[in-house]
Amino acid sequence: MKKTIRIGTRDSELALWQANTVKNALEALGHETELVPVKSQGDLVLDKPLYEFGITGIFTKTLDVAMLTDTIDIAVHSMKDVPTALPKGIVEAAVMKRAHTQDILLHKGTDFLNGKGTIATGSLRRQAQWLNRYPQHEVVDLRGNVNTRLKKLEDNNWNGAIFAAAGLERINLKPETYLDLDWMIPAPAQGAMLIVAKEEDAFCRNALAALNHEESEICVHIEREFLRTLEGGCTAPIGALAVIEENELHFKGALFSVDGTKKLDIEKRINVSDSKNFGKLCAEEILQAGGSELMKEIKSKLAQKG
Ligand SMILES: NCc1[nH]cc(CCC(=O)O)c1CC(=O)O
Repeated sequence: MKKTIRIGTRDSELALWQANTVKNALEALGHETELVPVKSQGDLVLDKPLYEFGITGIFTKTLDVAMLTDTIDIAVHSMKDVPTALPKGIVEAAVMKRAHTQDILLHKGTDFLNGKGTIATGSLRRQAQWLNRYPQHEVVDLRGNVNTRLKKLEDNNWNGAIFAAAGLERINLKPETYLDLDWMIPAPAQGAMLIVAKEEDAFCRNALAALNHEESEICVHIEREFLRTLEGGCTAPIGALAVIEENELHFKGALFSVDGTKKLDIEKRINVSDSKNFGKLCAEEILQAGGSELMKEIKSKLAQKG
């Protein structure tokens, strides 16, 4: 049976690039497709830090609803924006081959690094890690899609702002000069795209299975399992990165206090074939090493703000 696969996407330039990549890949396999751009809550509200919503999934919810009400068949997401628990009836259908995982700093000169400075980011994870490394600096909030954030950086006298390299590369906006933040642990699943489908939709799930990149899938699953085990549904400053080299999986993960003064991290290598549950095991080590306490502290701190 032939059917047109309706691809739901947010309508930012980055989201459209990602959805078009999936569209092209499906068409290359002989499928008929149609793009359906949908506005998400996360894109509409620009005046509040994201964590103040107190919910996860602000970017994905609208598309989940569109899928469950049968306006679209599948949805393409930046995987790091997708909550670790999907709504009932929606499943992960494919993880695309991952792009760059790193965060980078766009700046107007780097002299400030050794003195005072102001950095903009809307991410608690980036804020905490920046302050952990540069306690003398100030971090201000920066919201909006990538294009909006670039414009705000231009219009304000901040020293710099932090972006995912993958996001800028995809829309051809990575400038010539930037600072590679190789010490900063990325968000779980940063640089990866996830395609979701309805659990019952065998046709789409089948079509999408051909797009899955297994190595990327193994890595992001371990990172998200680390996140899920630590967070318990709250947006805490958590970073995780798994990389496969030969048959070895190299994992780095960390939990920070919001102000960056506390850091609990872990770094381990394991054979890929033994890596089942590895994200959970690493998270449990962090929880036992003071992570449970720190998570309580973070939750009460965020509850005060919200
Ligand atoms: N939070 C927004 C978001 N979601 C995905 C990306 C970029 C692509 C990716 O990291 O996978 C970005 C922009 C950024 O973090 O700078």
